[in-house]
Amino acid sequence: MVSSPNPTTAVSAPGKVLLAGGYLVLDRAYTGLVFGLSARINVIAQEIKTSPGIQLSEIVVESPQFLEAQWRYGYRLADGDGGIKVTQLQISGSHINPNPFVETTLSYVLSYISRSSSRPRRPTHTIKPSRVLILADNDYYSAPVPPSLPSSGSDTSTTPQPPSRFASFPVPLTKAHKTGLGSSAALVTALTASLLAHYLPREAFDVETAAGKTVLHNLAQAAHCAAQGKVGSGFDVAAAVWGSCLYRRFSPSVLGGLGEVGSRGFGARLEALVNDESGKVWDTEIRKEGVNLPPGVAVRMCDVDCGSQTVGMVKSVLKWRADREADAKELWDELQRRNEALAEVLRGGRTGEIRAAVRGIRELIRKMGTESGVPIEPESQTELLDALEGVEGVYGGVVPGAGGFDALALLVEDDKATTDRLEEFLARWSKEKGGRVSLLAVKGEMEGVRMEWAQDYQGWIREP
Ligand SMILES: Nc1ncnc2c1ncn2[C@@H]1O[C@H](COP(=O)(O)OP(=O)(O)OP(=O)(O)O)[C@@H](O)[C@H]1O
Ligand SMILES: C[C@@](O)(CCOP(=O)(O)O)CC(=O)O
Repeated sequence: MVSSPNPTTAVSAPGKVLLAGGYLVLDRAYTGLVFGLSARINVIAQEIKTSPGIQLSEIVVESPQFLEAQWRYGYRLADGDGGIKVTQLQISGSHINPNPFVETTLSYVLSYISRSSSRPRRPTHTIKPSRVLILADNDYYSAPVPPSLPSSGSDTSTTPQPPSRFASFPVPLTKAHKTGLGSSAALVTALTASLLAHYLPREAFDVETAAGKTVLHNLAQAAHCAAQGKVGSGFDVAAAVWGSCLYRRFSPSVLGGLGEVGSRGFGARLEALVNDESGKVWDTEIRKEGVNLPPGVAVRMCDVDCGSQTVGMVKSVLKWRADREADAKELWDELQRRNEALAEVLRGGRTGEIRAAVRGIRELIRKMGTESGVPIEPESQTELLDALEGVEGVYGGVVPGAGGFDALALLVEDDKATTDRLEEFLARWSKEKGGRVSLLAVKGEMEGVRMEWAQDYQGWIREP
């Protein structure tokens, strides 16, 4: 029986920013300079105690910061070693409100657990029920509108409260405004780790070890790709597991033969893929030592709330690359050299060279954008990034990841005076240009997934 050797397990995984290597990192010939972020998704898994003789097959997942954010799932072993099929259950009186990232992750992780925990290895289905709580650090979503200030001094009922560690957003998750920090990858990774730690004994899974992180990465990457319905570069899941790193993607063919949950033999295929005992299936390369920041320098993020996002950017850039193979190769190769040079400057603590290195990268990103007809660094962002270089303490900044209108990543001096100057500058800029550009509290950090103390979430978790 898959009982819960660890009745309450708490895990957190960081968000991401791809500082350099957008588009290039989709191809294994190139790498991405990835930073993990201090904004984390926290997941706490707890056993549900049932009365003797009663057997429940139910997992309840909650995201109490949002409205209508409870999902209940039943689960059963599919015929022919098809893995664990998960079905969302209706909550009385409300409509079914799907969460594909949670649902797919549950079926992948439970399928893996049901095999790992049976000796001799054969699929079983005796996984005990559990309750899962998801708590996202505030920077993943644009701030909720603050409560209005009291009109007279006597009424204290509307006095603004100090910000909560986990803010409440008065909307369902589908209406929340994401800031692009990779919530789905951090969620899938933290959910996978918390369930593995909850159901498996420490000898079988320990997230603090290199082997544990590799298993977690392989399983979370497979689940995230299935939930997304596409195979991206996977840098976001890698950042959630390992934190800041130089990332070379896995070959997309790694996931090619897995098939769908429910298909005959899925359980055995998933287990073999995740455990990768030969070490030859996954060709992901992670270089933690490849990324560092000079002392006193921070990666900061700006949320540019202009409400527009260009769809199909990746498709258009890749089409241009396929059509203009030779030109694109020259550009990709030179950009890779400049991206590596920036990593080297940061690693070597050469703060005086950051600005030139960043400018060199931006020049080629703009070229990529102009030639492919995709607004990777749109003019409005060029104007803002150039102006930001005039703020004391700012070394430079880029449009991270796929680029576009909605975010900036900056390299800045890590002190309060620089933060104050930046906030003041961005407030003025927003007023003059219309729109809202804000500095997020989040910073780049090195550490990836980690176990947390359940007591730190007191007030949020229920007594078992
Ligand atoms: N707090 C949460 N609770 C439950 N599910 C969440 C939570 N945050 C994100 N998700 C899941 O992740 C999905 C958002 O994933 P999506 O890939 O669209 O955003 P993202 O990963 O934040 O984006 P980006 O890659 O641009 O940073 C949600 O629809 C939901 O399924
Ligand atoms: C364009 C791409 O290289 C980066 C996308 O990054 P982001 O989601 O914009 O942070 C796509 C990918 O790596 O999957």
